Amino acid sequence: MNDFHHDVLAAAALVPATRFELLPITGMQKAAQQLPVGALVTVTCSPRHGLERTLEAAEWLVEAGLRVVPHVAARLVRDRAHLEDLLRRLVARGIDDMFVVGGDAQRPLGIYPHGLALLEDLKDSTLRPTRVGVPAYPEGHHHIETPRLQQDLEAKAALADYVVTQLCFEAQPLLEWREWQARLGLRLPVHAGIPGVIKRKRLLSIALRLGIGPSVKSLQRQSGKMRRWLGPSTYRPDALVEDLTSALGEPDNGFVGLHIYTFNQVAPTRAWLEELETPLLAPSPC
Ligand SMILES: NC(=O)C1=CN([C@@H]2O[C@H](COP(=O)(O)OP(=O)(O)OC[C@H]3O[C@@H](n4cnc5c(N)ncnc54)[C@H](O)[C@@H]3O)[C@@H](O)[C@H]2O)C=CC1
Ligand SMILES: Nc1nc(=O)c2c([nH]1)NC[C@@H]1CN(c3ccc(C(=O)N[C@@H](CCC(=O)O)C(=O)O)cc3)CN21
Repeated sequence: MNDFHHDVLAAAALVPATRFELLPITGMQKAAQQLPVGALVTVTCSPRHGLERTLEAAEWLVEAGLRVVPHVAARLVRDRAHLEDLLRRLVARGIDDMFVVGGDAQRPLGIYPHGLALLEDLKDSTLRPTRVGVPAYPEGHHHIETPRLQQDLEAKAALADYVVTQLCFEAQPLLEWREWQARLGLRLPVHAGIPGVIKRKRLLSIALRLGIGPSVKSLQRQSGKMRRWLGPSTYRPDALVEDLTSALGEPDNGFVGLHIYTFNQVAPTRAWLEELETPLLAPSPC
């Protein structure tokens, strides 16, 4: 078990409360323009579109006045020189936060088979961003065994600054996982990953494609025959956020904020946030 090297409150203060995840595909620019200047966005990285697409999108988003966190997939980075090159590129744009994922590529392109290997090289780099985030999976992962994920998370915790949870549709698994991690000694700030406002059909197909865990069943139930006629065709995370409320803003054993998977559907998500009583849209001091 790793001890954590961070003062929790100090680390939490560095992490803005609400993050918006964007996909670097058609529609991203329009989506970004629907956010307030200074909002924090993260940009995904897929084997299909490659690292370059993510970096170009990140650069465009900085120009558009947003605070940007690119996802860097370890399996798409060739070697140390490639890593240093991309870090230099981030420094040049004033990007000081990155999210390190293993990446869904079947085989690593180079020397980094998983996120941990990249984090280890980052540790020694003078170009390391101030903040580095890593993912976690409250409902497990469809290809990776839970003990392995846990072991890696514990090793990563000493090398990272914050954690973001995988897309989840129910509060209970998130809260239980958070409690479990706190008991195991996780001291990093954690962002709760939630879907934004999005067509239920699209959300369901993405969740099934990504192999998102048991809480997708609740989405399926809601998308069932009855709901098709009686319920809204658009998913809104109201119930989820309501159930998470008591844990939000709790750096020790709760969540420092939300990470909203927007799938580039920003306008309805923003409207929803503006209707909430809790000012989740306002960036926290950092
Ligand atoms: N593209 C993106 O923006 C995002 C992608 N993800 C995806 O979630 C998955 C996990 O990523 P990380 O948590 O960073 O994991 P990771 O790459 O750090 O791997 C965790 C552990 O699982 C093993 N592992 C990785 N892929 C595996 C596979 N397909 N089968 C069996 N074992 C495997 C690794 O060797 C390592 O020990 C990846 O597929 C990642 O791409 C998660 C969040 C965002
Ligand atoms: N395992 C895993 N891989 C990921 O890439 C990932 C996660 N989990 N969890 C959270 C988010 C969700 N991600 C997503 C979600 C949807 C698309 C997506 O719709 N991509 C398509 C558009 C639809 C299509 O034509 O297939 C694309 O063109 O990239 C991509 C990444 C990225 N993140």
